[in-house]
Amino acid sequence: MSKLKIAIQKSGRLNEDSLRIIKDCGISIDNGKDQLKAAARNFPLEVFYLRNGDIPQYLRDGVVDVAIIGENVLVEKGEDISFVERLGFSKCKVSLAVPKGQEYKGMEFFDGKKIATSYPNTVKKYLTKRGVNTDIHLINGSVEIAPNIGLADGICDIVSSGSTLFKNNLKEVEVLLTSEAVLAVSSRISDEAQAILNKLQFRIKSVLKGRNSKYVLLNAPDEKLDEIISVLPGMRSPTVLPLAEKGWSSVHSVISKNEFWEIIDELKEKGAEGILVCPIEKMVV
Ligand SMILES: Nc1ncnc2c1ncn2[C@@H]1O[C@H](COP(=O)(O)OP(=O)(O)OP(=O)(O)O)[C@@H](O)[C@H]1O
Ligand SMILES: O=P(O)(O)OC[C@H]1O[C@H](OP(=O)(O)OP(=O)(O)O)[C@H](O)[C@@H]1O
Ligand SMILES: [Mg+2]
Repeated sequence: MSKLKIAIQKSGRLNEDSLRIIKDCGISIDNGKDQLKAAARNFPLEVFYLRNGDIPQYLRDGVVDVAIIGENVLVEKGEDISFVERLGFSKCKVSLAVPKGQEYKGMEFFDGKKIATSYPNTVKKYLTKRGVNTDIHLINGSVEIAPNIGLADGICDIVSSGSTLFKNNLKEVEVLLTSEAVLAVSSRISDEAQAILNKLQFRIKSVLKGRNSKYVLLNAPDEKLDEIISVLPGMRSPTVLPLAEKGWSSVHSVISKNEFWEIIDELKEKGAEGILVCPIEKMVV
């Protein structure tokens, strides 16, 4: 029987969340520390543990069918590779930064200047498109230190909380792109592997929808029910069940994480009591 070959980062920021999403899809894999390849026990999936930066080429060559990888790496090294799902973790930006004390009025600042980065293609494409010529200095790590040691005038690197920029006395001046982990697919994927991917994707979608929603249970006096129900979305509509105590009902609904606190505040205002909020493991719609 054929298997879907998936690449995930061997170690680093994407590794844990990638393994978790596979596990949350109900797929068990042996995660031996130094293994480079592992098979799933209950799904036709083979996991390859690889370096992030190598993954685009493996996808291109069809050595793996799919991969969990940062969108930023695809922009840098795999513009020809498409992805089918945004996975909601490892959210970050790729940005240009300069020393805090520098006056920055616009991109022309970088004309004729030196930029240190691990993302040469991304920087070059962004600045050339805007008519700015720069000297790119490629370094693979600790990029933020470059201006302080006189290696470059500015840097381009990943920014998330901004604390690395802050610690190195730099300020973000241009956001080149925003990124998160995605499920990328090889253009050489076989029909059999594609059929398995469809099943995996269906599971991933259910997991992601579950992660983005909360199950809410509350008690409401019957005379307030209509008002309370009007603020609750629910998958189709809220469930209403009578409580043992006369004149009261229990209302169950699903709320998106984004609007969660606003809806909870409104529910309390409208007379809801005993509000319980539970995580949703999977949401199949
Ligand atoms: N500070 C951060 N916050 C959020 N996401 C990040 C952050 N730093 C990196 N990422 C995301 O995680 C991915 C992996 O980063 P990480 O630093 O673990 O690996 P790497 O050094 O780029 O790759 P390799 O696997 O080749 O060592 C990045 O490509 C980016 O998408
Ligand atoms: O805005 P922040 O939250 O500070 O995150 C940004 C930092 O995170 C990443 O480095 P990482 O910790 O992965 O180290 P690395 O350079 O060794 O990959 C990235 O290269 C930045 O330096
Ligand atoms: Mg890193």
